[in-house]
Amino acid sequence: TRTSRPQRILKAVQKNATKGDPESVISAIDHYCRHKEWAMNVGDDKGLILDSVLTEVNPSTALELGTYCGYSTVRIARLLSPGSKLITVEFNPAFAAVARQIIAYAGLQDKITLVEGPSGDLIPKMKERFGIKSFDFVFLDHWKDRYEPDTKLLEDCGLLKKGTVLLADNVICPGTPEYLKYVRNSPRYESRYYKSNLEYSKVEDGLEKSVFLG
Ligand SMILES: O=C(NC/C=C/[C@H]1O[C@@H](Sc2ccncc2)[C@H](O)[C@@H]1O)c1cc([N+](=O)[O-])cc(O)c1O
Ligand SMILES: [Mg+2]
Repeated sequence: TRTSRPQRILKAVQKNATKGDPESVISAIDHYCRHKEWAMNVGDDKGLILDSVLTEVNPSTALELGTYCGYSTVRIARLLSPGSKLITVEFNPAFAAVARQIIAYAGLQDKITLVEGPSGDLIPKMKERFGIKSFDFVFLDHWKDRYEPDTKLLEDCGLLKKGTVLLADNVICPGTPEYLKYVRNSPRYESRYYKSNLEYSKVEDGLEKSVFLG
């Protein structure tokens, strides 16, 4: 096929959503991915859990690892209070290019900084590049074998503080066994599993919420 799946998702947003209306962008992507072609967005079921955790935390500074098309980026940014910021890290330039257009279509570009490159290289540069002291909220949704090393890296770089909330997608499907073992056994985290289902499917999946205890 000539176009990529992210490009087809962007087209569906441009066709079916209203410019400047994040809710319509979210609905357009969910409708396309449920009825036309599956894509690895956190989706509407797990999205409701993401929304509720975000509303509870109300972060001033948030980090997302793994932008993909920007679905969860828009979901997170639409709930941020004025003046709050979301940094999202994406490795694949083609995905980043689509995400930038979807973020702009939702009108949320002022709240979001999309950084291109691998999380392992970018996390140690967060303080100096973006003047970040620490993150209040981190959404992990990138390569599943990067969740555990990147969490340790965030700790070592002093980017987590007492009360920082980590929310990890796909802890059941595809699964993040090393990460789960780490946050559930470490005395430095208080973890809880939110049971749900894989996006646009009946397969079980869920989110793990882990509070950093300092
Ligand atoms: O594989 C999954 N996600 C990997 C996501 C990866 C995303 O993050 C970067 S990688 C990167 C690397 C380093 N730093 C930043 C980004 C990729 O370019 C992609 O945009 C996945 C798979 C399923 N599934 O059912 O198969 C369901 C899901 O919800 C998933 O999230
Ligand atoms: Mg995911």
